[in-house]
Amino acid sequence: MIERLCIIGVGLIGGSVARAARAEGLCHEIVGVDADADNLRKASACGVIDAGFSDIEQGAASADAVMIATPVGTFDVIFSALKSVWSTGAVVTDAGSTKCSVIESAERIFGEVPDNFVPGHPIAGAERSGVEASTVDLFRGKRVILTPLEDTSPLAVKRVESFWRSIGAKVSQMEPAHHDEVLAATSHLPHVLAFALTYMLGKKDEQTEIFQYAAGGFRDFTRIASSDPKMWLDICRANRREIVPLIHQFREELNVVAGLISSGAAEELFSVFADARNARQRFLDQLER
Ligand SMILES: NC(=O)c1ccc[n+]([C@@H]2O[C@H](COP(=O)([O-])OP(=O)(O)OC[C@H]3O[C@@H](n4cnc5c(N)ncnc54)[C@H](O)[C@@H]3O)[C@@H](O)[C@H]2O)c1
Ligand SMILES: O=C(O)C(=O)C[C@]1(C(=O)O)C=C[C@@H](O)C=C1
Repeated sequence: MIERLCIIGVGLIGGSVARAARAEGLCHEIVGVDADADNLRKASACGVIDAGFSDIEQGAASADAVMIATPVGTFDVIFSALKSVWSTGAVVTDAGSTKCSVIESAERIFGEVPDNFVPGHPIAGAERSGVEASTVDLFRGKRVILTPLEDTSPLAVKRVESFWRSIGAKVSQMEPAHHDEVLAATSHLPHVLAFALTYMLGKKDEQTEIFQYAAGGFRDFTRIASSDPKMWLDICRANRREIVPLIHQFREELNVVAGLISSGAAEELFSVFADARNARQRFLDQLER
């Protein structure tokens, strides 16, 4: 049982962690820290947290478990504030979408990554932000990847793993660099593409009102372009090493498809579309396992 869980960043992810932890009875007390006073007030008002703080030191003091759920570009600030109240008896974890940048940030601030910090990433979310978007079952049946280092305390890893399992997630472990490579392909690149396409069509729409005639296809493809620009700016900056080569690779693939379309190479084009459809089916089949 956790005595005092401190969630730093009570937004979509932090709020959902709090709701699920409460529903499963995992903590005696849940406190929240958030830079946005309005969001903090809402989190208290709807009972997601028992108490709210604008100050990290105050909120994290005497917590035996801490979850950092702020954009990855804030981690230097967060770790610096946590340093003065860091307790070796507590377990600290995070939900950041990139893992090498978070680990590098901990190294920068502490000199070396504290052995009671367990880097983590729930592979679940939405295009909405803030505590109002949080739900009790966001992580149920979803994956969580932990990227512990050689020196990370096995007991701390076990506690974080057991926490996520208790709220219904499937936990696995990965090397941080491998995590960033994999997520760049399946999460970061699709977001960049959705933003770029919507940006391009947004400019066209001003002249031709094309959005008036857009329906399910456009809506499905671009849902994630409604995501928080600040969060995605931070992710792109943190994982540029993996994202940029993928953008170049994608551009080459687009050139191939453009060539096939313009030359009327029906068989080859059909085969690209059929292979893509099969690949997506393999992804859907995996979701059911
Ligand atoms: N949205 C997703 O789908 C998703 C999925 C998995 C992981 N993540 C990661 O989880 C983290 C949180 O994402 P989210 O979607 O919950 O974002 P969110 O915007 O809903 O919540 C983040 C909260 O952090 C607060 N915050 C920002 N800077 C702060 C600071 N310096 N000190 C204190 N509070 C601060 C904001 O006010 C906000 O309430 C990010 O690192 C993100 O990359 C997001
Ligand atoms: O479902 C969504 O809207 C998401 O963007 C969730 C999503 C993703 O699948 O790309 C976004 C960022 C994360 O770090 C993990 C999950």
